[in-house]
Amino acid sequence: MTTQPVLDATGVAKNYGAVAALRNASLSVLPGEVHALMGANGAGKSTLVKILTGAVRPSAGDILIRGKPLDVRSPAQARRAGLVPVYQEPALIPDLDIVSNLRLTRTPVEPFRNWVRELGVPDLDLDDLARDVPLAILRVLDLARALAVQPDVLLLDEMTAALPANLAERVLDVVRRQAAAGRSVIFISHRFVEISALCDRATVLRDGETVGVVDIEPGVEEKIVELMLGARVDRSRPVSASQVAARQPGEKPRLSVRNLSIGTKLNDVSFDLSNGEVAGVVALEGQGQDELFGALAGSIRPAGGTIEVDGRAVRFGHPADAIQAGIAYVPGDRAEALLMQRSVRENIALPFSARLRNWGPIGSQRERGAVSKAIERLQIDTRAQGEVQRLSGGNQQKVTIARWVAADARTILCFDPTRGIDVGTKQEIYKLLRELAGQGKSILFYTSELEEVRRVCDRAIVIFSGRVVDILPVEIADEAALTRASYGLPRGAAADVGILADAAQKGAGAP
Ligand SMILES: Nc1ncnc2c1ncn2[C@@H]1O[C@H](COP(=O)(O)OP(=O)(O)OP(=O)(O)O)[C@@H](O)[C@H]1O
Repeated sequence: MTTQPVLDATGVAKNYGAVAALRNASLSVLPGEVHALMGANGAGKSTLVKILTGAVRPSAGDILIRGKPLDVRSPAQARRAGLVPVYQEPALIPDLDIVSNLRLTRTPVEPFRNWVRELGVPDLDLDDLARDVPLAILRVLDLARALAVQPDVLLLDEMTAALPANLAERVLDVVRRQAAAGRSVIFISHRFVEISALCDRATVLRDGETVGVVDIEPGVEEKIVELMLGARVDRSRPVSASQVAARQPGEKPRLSVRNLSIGTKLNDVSFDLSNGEVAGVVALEGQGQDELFGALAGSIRPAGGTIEVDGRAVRFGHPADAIQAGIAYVPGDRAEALLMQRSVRENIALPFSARLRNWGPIGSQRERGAVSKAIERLQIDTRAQGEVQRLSGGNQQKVTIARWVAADARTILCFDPTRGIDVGTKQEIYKLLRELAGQGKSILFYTSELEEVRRVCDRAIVIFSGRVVDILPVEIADEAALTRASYGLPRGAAADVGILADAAQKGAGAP
């Protein structure tokens, strides 16, 4: 006897004017299954999730829930049918406190609180405004809110993308337990390690169409990449990090940070960043990395310490000061970085306009050329380029990176730049960062995906509890070493205590 799918969608299509976000998508999910939904940026994954959960009306298609047709007209209706999403962007209303946000969606408070604790956030204050909560924690709150109503099918759209290793692990554990209890989870992620550790099957979308359904077993990754990228296969050549060219005698570091302190968040942080270097910053959630990047980008004023650029002390009172010193910032939260109602081109050209005020006009032909080159280089899907808010999440992320590539900044601060980027484009971004370093630019690169350190960086600066606890050369910066260091353990220490050993092993990619 075959088991009846809990959800069975066929022939789903969605047009936005001339843009076909989905053309012919199907998805069938069994009870107790963790089912991956995969596809390159812009393939239509988020659109399908929004249709299944009543946020977007499809142009065509049939949806069966436990064998019965359902015309999903609203989020409330989807919820009654047992389908509950966590969307790619935080869903809490920023100007409301958390408890009011819960009331709005009639979420039971106690189960929510229990899930928040379970997910690794022990000290949440429900009276905090959502806007004051860091992005990673907001994602956890969105998940807790969904779990609190006990969904039959939980739809997670890049739930782990903004999460550091410790929180991501908790999410994976919770998903496993949902499945063990007979509930189903649809799991969107660009991280193969998670897919192979968690999922039973994967449905692959390409250009709005389901192009395959595969069982997750060893070696299936290649097949999935082929299905995802189709003719676009730019075989994922690993990019190996090269060492920084030796500093010329007398050459000052591009950026020199000494004894930087910010309240209780950052303490006595010192490091140099050379010309032509990519330095990785590795940290678990909330260890001071946000504050470090904020200070270097001119949005947070440090309480103590110094920052030097090319040997000259600087004090940034405003992000424009950092930009003027040649420091560009790619924030992890793209909503913060982008003018959502403006076009792709305007968003990429933004730093040029900022320069206009300071240094006089810039030839618009040069500007147009630089913008076009950045669009091409980052393979930005420009079908909906009139307004950035209509791009898929991954393509929005690419716009933030393209902006600083086009502006030709000498130092780039990247905060989790590959969040939500598909495997093919990730390779392109790694190559690009190495090329920029080859041209003498310096890059500070925070990543929540530890394997990226080996692919891109020359060194890893590990921060724990607001302090730099280790600086590892790339040769020894494997995932286990980075995980150990980011828990504050000394180099070479045997990670033999319960969760740490476990975390280190999982960080190394073991299931
Ligand atoms: N409101 C809209 N108006 C116009 N086009 C849209 C709109 N929303 C989505 N699209 C387009 O639909 C396509 C699919 O987008 P979708 O967000 O579903 O992709 P995705 O697979 O989730 O991508 P990613 O991995 O980048 O999140 C994209 O080309 C996008 O530009």
